[in-house]
Amino acid sequence: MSSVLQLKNVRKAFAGVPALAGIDAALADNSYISLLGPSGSGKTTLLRVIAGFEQPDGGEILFAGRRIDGVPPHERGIGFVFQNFALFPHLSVAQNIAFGLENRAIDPVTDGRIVAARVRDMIGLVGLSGLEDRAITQISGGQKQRVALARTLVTEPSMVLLDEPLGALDANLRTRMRGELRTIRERCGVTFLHVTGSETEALAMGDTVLVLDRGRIAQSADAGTLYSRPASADVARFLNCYNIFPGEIAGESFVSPVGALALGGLTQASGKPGYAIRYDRVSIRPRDAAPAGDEVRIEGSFVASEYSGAAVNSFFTLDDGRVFEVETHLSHAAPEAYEERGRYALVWKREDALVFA
Ligand SMILES: Nc1ncnc2c1ncn2[C@@H]1O[C@H](COP(=O)(O)OP(=O)(O)OP(=O)(O)O)[C@@H](O)[C@H]1O
Repeated sequence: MSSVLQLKNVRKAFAGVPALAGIDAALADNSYISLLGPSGSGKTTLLRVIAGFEQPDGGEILFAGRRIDGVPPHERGIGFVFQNFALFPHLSVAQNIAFGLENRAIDPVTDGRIVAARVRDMIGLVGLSGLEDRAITQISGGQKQRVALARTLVTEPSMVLLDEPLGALDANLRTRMRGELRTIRERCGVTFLHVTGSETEALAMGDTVLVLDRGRIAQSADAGTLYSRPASADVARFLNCYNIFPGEIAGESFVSPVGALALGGLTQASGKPGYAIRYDRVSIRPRDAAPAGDEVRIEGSFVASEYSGAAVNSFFTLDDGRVFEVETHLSHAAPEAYEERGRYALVWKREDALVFA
């Protein structure tokens, strides 16, 4: 697959503090890419550098094979959708969308009939038919999001940057708009680079997920690979579905604050030792149940359970005070009631753990 955007060792510091510490990435043409990272990891800075609102200190940015660092934002052919939508409140839905086309830097469209036809098509594409003449103040948050997207897409960019595009919407609408955004993107064949701090959003939406950590790409992978094979303990932590232990490998065990955990699965080099076990790989058993030979067992005190749809998440405190989480899918087992502060065995297969060295 060819790439629409290439970043080569892109760097940016603010007052000597690096926000982007050498970014290398190639973004595939016609794809949905999520950019995930904790607060302060450099997501917005990277988007602003790609858009041209911020100049990098070094490195190269190639868009459709052409160097664009130094090219003004409006001449890059890259669209930007802001979290707060940035719509014109005094213009109607159709006028907001037309604005983008009539005022684009390259090849603005001045023929009213062509503008009207393109706006009509775009309104259909984003599902706003019937609302053309509404004022921006008279539409919902989700509809504003669609207008913002349509206003960008009508200019026919080869790529659209979206900074937390669902951040201003409530939880239900957020989930619904995920599917909408993917469908709209597929229909127009443009690459979307979507910044989010939500691991569920990043995994649900991206064909590829780029994980940013302290100004560096920590991993670039499809959602399935990222979920089952995070490249480091830090990436596993951002995914919010792994229990992580610090410590180090000694012989056949990983020595952690809760004891020696027998090794048996994959050990990956990552530069920083860690031991990770996914929430849904752990079984909760009575304290006196003996583990099988290929299992790892620790003990914890039950704190609480939380239902989330078809799964139950149970929380335990371990002997060093850390919280340990277990996810049980209700399709696998009937929900069990655990005794508050009761001691339980928490057991998993050795080979299910990811060990980082
Ligand atoms: N204009 C600026 N001046 C000084 N420091 C900045 C500026 N913009 C960003 N930074 C710093 O650069 C780092 C990366 O910031 P950035 O906004 O890119 O992170 P982010 O991943 O988008 O975070 P969030 O999810 O909280 O929006 C942070 O340490 C931030 O404080």
